[in-house]
Amino acid sequence: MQLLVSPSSIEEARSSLSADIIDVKKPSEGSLGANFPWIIQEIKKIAGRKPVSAAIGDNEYKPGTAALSAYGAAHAGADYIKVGLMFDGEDRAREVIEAVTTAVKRDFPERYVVIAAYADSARMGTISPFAISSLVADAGADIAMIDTGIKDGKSLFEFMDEEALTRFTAQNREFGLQTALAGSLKFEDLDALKRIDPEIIGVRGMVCGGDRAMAVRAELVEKAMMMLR
Ligand SMILES: O=C[C@H](O)COP(=O)(O)O
Repeated sequence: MQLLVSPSSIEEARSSLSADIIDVKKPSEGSLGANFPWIIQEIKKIAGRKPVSAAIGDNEYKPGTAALSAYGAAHAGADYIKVGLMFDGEDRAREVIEAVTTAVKRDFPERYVVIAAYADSARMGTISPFAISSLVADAGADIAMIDTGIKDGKSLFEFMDEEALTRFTAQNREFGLQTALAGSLKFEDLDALKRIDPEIIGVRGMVCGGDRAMAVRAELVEKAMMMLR
């Protein structure tokens, strides 16, 4: 299980370097808020051989806008391009997933396209995570992800229990996809996450000392890495 940590700045990225994947994000613009291309470029430089991920926003149903954002993130150097689906409807989700996957894979077939739905989809009226696996696989994207959409301190496990997350992970494997799980995860959740066994877990608040508005702390990233090994 790989640890993805989401810094919001170059300085925070330096504190995240012991993680497996450095995920560039702008938390002030949402759960999967997109940062500036030049920040992705700079973080890519300091990450060295570590893979860099870039969130491209909690997208509305706008396939062209999402595709251009995904294209921009890939050209800025992101190895993983992470796309949130903050709308409902499987046909519309299919269109956005195909658009972003094409935008990335035409020029960069080796890059990973990560499609995220939200654990708290019921309270937001957005697509259920269970509905995305087949769409992600059909489009040729790589990773199906769950995060929380509203960052009010409620964790992934308050919306989906271990059994549901295990089922989601198994469903993705059947489709040949990897799974990423995130959403106000805590150190105490790591044992359950190991049992669920997704390929990636994503954190920010946990390595900021519990408050995602604070800065990423290198010693907490190291602690998380130790606990996962
Ligand atoms: O991709 C992971 C997210 O940034 C998780 O953030 P969070 O742990 O603060 O919910």
